[in-house]
Amino acid sequence: MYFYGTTGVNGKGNLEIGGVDAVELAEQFGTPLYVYDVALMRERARGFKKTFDEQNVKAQVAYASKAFSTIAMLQLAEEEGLSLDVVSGGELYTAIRAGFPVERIHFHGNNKSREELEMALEHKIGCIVVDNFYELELLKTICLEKSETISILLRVTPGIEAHTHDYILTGQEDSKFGFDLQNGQAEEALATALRINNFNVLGLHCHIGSQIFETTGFLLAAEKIVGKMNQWKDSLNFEAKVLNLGGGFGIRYTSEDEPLLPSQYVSQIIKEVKRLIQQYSMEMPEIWIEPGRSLVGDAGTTLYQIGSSKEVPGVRNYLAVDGGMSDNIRPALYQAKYEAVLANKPLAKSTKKVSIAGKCCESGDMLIWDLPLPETEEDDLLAVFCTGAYGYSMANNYNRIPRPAVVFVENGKAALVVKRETYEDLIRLDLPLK
Ligand SMILES: Cc1ncc(COP(=O)(O)O)c(C=O)c1O
Ligand SMILES: N[C@@H](CCCC[NH3+])C(=O)O
Repeated sequence: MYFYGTTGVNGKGNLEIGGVDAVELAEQFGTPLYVYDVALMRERARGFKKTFDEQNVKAQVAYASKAFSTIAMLQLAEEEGLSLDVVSGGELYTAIRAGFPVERIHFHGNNKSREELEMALEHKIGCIVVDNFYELELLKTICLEKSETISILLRVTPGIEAHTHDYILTGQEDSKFGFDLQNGQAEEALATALRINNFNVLGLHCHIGSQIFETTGFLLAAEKIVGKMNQWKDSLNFEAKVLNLGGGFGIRYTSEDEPLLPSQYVSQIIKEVKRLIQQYSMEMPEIWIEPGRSLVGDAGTTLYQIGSSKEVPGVRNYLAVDGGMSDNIRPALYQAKYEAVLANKPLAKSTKKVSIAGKCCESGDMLIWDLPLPETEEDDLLAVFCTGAYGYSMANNYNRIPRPAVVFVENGKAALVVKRETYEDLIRLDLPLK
């Protein structure tokens, strides 16, 4: 079994994360429970930042908070010197309430509302990543009304097909995001933005997709964008100060995945950007990146209590847990795969294959197909690894299932950072018929 970060097996033969016994965590905080290995999140953050620092490249590593946005998480990101990418008023609000330095917040999104843009201006955030012509006009109008100026990046779609699941591809030509780089829209948008005195145009942004294992896509995107930047130096008298290559760095969910280390992604990106700017005799721009999954994904483990089982002779054995698509919708949405062990006997030899079902009223509510496991008994706990990204953040209340609690573990200590929802929370916003 491959264990991540501080995860291992303790003297009692139980799974241990951050020096804390997983069985004790389940007893203390209940299940399902999201457990985060804080040391591993710090290690990942430092892995991205260190390479830029070592090579003296001006950079911002912005945590894409959509992967897991809570007050404690954003405070950890701030402690590690990260910047922050938010994509909605709600994510921005969480950042403000976490006390995140506003100048390091970047606001994304393909349909930001007037209220969201006003909120961003009011809080004087670092920059807005403008996605489309509608937003360019709306932001201009608001800036003029309020006599405000704002730094912006333009999001472009470079026409790169990254090798990943279709639903998490974003850099290809046929995408809802950004100004197309090839067909002249990006140039038109830039020319328009440069005419607006209230905008400080910092540079260009792209994001080619998610869960990407090679650097080729990032390097190609850099090549296409820097090539255009070179043209726009002459045609628009514009020199970009920032090249933002987005996030999407892959992580290891199962033995089928072979990601690079943060330092490997970063050093190859730096090398390529340096080569390009030398080729075009340009000034080195700041390089910004936006990792989400790769900062928090493999640091998260979900603990479940095992419940009912069903044997379909000759076909499959089902084993149900006390959560499911309500706390991890990724298997249903992307056929995502995970590995898991029994937290109270992680080293026991597997004797069978079982398929892990959730408790939602939906046949597609399956967490893992054909998982090798030892014999299971009542009170066994299942630990599903690598659930730290897009687990809690995409959790929902389908079937009115309360969302689980979140615990951070580090150096033998556990801290509750999100309380478990209660039934009362579920009806908090409901109003009676009369
Ligand atoms: C603009 C942008 N930046 C960053 C990310 C983070 O992606 P990931 O979590 O795959 O690193 C996303 C999500 O895919 C995104 O849309
Ligand atoms: N939510 C997705 C990825 C999309 C990220 C946002 N562009 C996932 O769970 O993998």
